Amino acid sequence: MKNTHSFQLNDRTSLPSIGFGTVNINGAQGVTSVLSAIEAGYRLIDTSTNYNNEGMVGEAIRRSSVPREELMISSKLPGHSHEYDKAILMIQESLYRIGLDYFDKYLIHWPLPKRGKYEEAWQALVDAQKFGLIETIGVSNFLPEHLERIIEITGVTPATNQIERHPYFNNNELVEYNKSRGIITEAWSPLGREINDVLTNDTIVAIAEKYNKEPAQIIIRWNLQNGILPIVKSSSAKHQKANLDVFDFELSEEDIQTIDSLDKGEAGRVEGQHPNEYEEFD
Ligand SMILES: NC(=O)C1=CN([C@@H]2O[C@H](COP(=O)(O)OP(=O)(O)OC[C@H]3O[C@@H](n4cnc5c(N)ncnc54)[C@H](OP(=O)(O)O)[C@@H]3O)[C@@H](O)[C@H]2O)C=CC1
Ligand SMILES: O=C(O)C(=O)[C@@H](O)[C@H](O)C(=O)CO
Repeated sequence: MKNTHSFQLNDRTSLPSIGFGTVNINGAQGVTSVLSAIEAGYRLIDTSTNYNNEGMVGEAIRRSSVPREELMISSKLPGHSHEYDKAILMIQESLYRIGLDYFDKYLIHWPLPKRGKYEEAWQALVDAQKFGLIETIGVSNFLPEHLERIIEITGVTPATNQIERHPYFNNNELVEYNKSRGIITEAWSPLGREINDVLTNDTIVAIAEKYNKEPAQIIIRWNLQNGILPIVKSSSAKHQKANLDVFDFELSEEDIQTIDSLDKGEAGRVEGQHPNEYEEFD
């Protein structure tokens, strides 16, 4: 099934409703994985300077038979380049590494408020968009206080905010805040990132059996029906296909609420990933 549904953004562009995540997918094997993802129907590819795989993503784009303009390529600015001049250079370097002349989307990876430079980084993204280096600009792991600050300073609202969200940490308050600002939420680690057991959780498995679907498909559908764009990773061609095959069923409101009830609050968050605490190593 092709990833044909889409999300309308506040800057008048749109995004496919499911993105392909690439953390820890690198090198020649990574090219094979990204190629099979494109073959399966993914059109939004999520990478980051921090993943050290922009070159691999670029190689997959060049080898793919899908035209570049049909793909939406998204990368992220690392913390050591939050200063304005460094951010502009980093975006240019990212483009050289990936071998493209523009990004469809580019995000500030983390606000890193202790460094106190994310406002400059946002101004750089705003200007890089004007220079034609980036089509859509957004952020990742931003809390309301960070969003309010950059919107106040630049007058420009990010199109997307990519945040942690899976059944054990549904982040619903931040999702609602994003909605109130017209920002599309992207969910990272929607399937629990290999370190929590959401895919084998009894409640999720029971709902999956009821719809004759896989647990991963239930979680992806839970995101879509909440207006959230999941960024899903899989190195397996079988899983990649299954994760797009989610447009032939609908979860009931009751099942959505049941999945919401699995939330563990702060205890469910992936350890060490609170946006005010998380630090990057330079
Ligand atoms: N902005 C940020 O700060 C962050 C962004 N991200 C982005 O989000 C993406 C997704 O998050 P990620 O942490 O990678 O983890 P996910 O939540 O996407 O989980 C990936 C795991 O789920 C497995 N899986 C995928 N599909 C299925 C399926 N149908 N059935 C069973 N198992 C399945 C994969 O195994 P297999 O390979 O065998 O299919 C893999 O082990 C990242 O790759 C990255 O692009 C992630 C973290 C932080
Ligand atoms: O994967 C990402 O995009 C992240 O920013 C982090 O989750 C990062 O992977 C991490 O947790 C490193 O310890």
